[in-house]
Amino acid sequence: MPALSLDRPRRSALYMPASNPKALAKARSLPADIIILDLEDAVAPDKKDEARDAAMALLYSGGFGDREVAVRVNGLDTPWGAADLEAVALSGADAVLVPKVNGPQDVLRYHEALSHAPGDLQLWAMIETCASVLHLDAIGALSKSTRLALWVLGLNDLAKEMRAKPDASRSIFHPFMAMAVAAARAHHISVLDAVCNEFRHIDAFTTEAMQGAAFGFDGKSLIHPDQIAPCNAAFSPSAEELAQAQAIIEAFALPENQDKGVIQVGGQMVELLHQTQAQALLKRAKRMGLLSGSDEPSLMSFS
Ligand SMILES: CC(C)(COP(=O)(O)OP(=O)(O)OC[C@H]1O[C@@H](n2cnc3c(N)ncnc32)[C@H](O)[C@@H]1OP(=O)(O)O)[C@@H](O)C(=O)NCCC(=O)NCCSC(=O)C[C@H](O)C(=O)O
Ligand SMILES: [Mg+2]
Repeated sequence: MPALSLDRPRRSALYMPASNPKALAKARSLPADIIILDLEDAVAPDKKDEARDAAMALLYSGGFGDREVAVRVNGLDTPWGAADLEAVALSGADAVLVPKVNGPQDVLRYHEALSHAPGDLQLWAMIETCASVLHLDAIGALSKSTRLALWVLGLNDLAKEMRAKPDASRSIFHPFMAMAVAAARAHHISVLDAVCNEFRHIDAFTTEAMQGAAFGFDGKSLIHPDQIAPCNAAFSPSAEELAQAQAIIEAFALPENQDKGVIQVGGQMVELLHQTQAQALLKRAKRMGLLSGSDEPSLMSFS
């Protein structure tokens, strides 16, 4: 199975329709943590073969730096799915993102179809059908025995299937968002929030991205380059959060607190679990390049 890569920053995942050469030309320069080359819903049926060829040519030429590159394939039950999987398996992509899985049996089917792919190719799944949200635990449990390493919420498809009419608050989806994060954490996989279709309204996007970060998502899927910077900011620890984490670690390190399980920091109760949380936050911040690599993190670069 692919090595766990939970620690790597996965704040922003930009979809690029593989049928759009102007978009693909930006894959090596845009500051997204993940690029998703889309062969599925962003590509018209008569452009599917052309788009697959363009995605493969891009992948073969490499040069993506630290970015992870995934390819969203068409479903195995479509005329293009098998050829897409076959091509991506040998392309050097970091991950195959599979759409519209309904339950563990679908994930197993994709996993088996990738049996000849290199060991480090990850399987990522869209959670965007009603059946999939009802089977989150069973799907997540496959992370132990398959390539499954991440899932992405697809709220456009979910709204369509539910016949829901979501508003900007996304309150209709809150139970599913919380369950998607909890199930991902329980099974040690990464979890990305859904796209925001309002790509011309960056304030609305920023509010939604901050909501996703508050739910605990690792990052958010995106449809436009203008969404990348606010997304990276929303899913990075703030200067205040970093300072608070450092204060907690320093407080527990004081001689008088060595044998304590609970102390106060800045007028708030802090337990050992908060120390663990603070250490994890600083580790994530280092991976994002927000702190120096020394043992004693400096906030200089963030202020
Ligand atoms: C939404 C868009 C169709 C808007 O396109 P456009 O009107 O061309 O935008 P701009 O004029 O502002 O574009 C400016 C330049 O930026 C490039 N661009 C635009 N989008 C992208 C992108 N995603 N990646 C890279 N580059 C991009 C344009 O080409 C312009 O370049 P230039 O001319 O050189 O200046 C468009 O943004 C778009 O197609 N977005 C992606 C749509 C997509 O991939 N959809 C599928 C994924 S979403 C989904 O399926 C969710 C899920 O499954 C669910 O169910 O919810
Ligand atoms: Mg979808």
